[in-house]
Amino acid sequence: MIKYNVIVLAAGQGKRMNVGKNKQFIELLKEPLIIHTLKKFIQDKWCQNIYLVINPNEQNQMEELIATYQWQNQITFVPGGKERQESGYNGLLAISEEQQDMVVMIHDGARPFVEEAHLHELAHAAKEKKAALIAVPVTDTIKRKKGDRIETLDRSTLWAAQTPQAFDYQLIKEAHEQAKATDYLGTDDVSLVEALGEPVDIVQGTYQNVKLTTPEDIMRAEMILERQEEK
Ligand SMILES: Nc1ccn([C@@H]2O[C@H](COP(=O)(O)OP(=O)(O)OP(=O)(O)O)[C@@H](O)[C@H]2O)c(=O)n1
Ligand SMILES: C[C@](O)(CO)[C@H](O)COP(=O)(O)O
Repeated sequence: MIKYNVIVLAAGQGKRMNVGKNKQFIELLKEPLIIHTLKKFIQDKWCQNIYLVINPNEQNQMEELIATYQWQNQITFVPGGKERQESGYNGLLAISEEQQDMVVMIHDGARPFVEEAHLHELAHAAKEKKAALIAVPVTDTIKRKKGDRIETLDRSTLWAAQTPQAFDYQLIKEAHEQAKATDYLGTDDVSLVEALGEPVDIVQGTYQNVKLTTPEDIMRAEMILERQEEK
């Protein structure tokens, strides 16, 4: 067993979802999205602590929700920042020194379908290689546009990045600090390790581990949940 801590990012606004509230509170088959995501880690014996990064204006709402599941002892609330990257860094700073020897995962609160087997594979990869992510091979033919010409990229080398992404604590903290110092804003956390010139391992996940980003994703997510509940 590889023990790990997880930072779950839930402090965004969900602008692309366009439902007038943070998408973490959208109900999927009667339970909020963030609850579906947290369950994956609450149920995993390898997961030691959950750091839930939230918008401070939503703290009461989030605390009340978590209290109904009686998970208060397993979850530490952390205030989020303006950008996803800042929220991740705040999560890292909330991890006490005694906990820093453990692998740390960073996960989108809006990705509720990660599988336990992949969490374990990822924890092993991060322990061994210091940085790893779950990703899937790209299935589309990808073009790069350069002026009035386009080129076709070699699909066999392309991966779609997902979360969780998992790290040695000191490495990801250093990567965030360098990104801050150089004003680099990435769309994920492994890109900050890439910028340090360090290697990153890929654990192949599933196409089902989607992030709910736009309204079309809600119906797809409910279909996945229904299928899982039938099993
Ligand atoms: N300042 C931010 C921005 C994002 N997130 C979290 O990072 C995850 C992935 O980001 P994204 O899908 O972009 O979520 P939002 O920022 O909420 O969506 P949008 O970009 O459409 O506003 C989400 O779980 C979101 O809550 C965060 O914790 N803090
Ligand atoms: C971290 C991430 O979920 C990996 O796919 C993603 O990069 C988040 O940002 P996005 O702007 O929604 O792609």
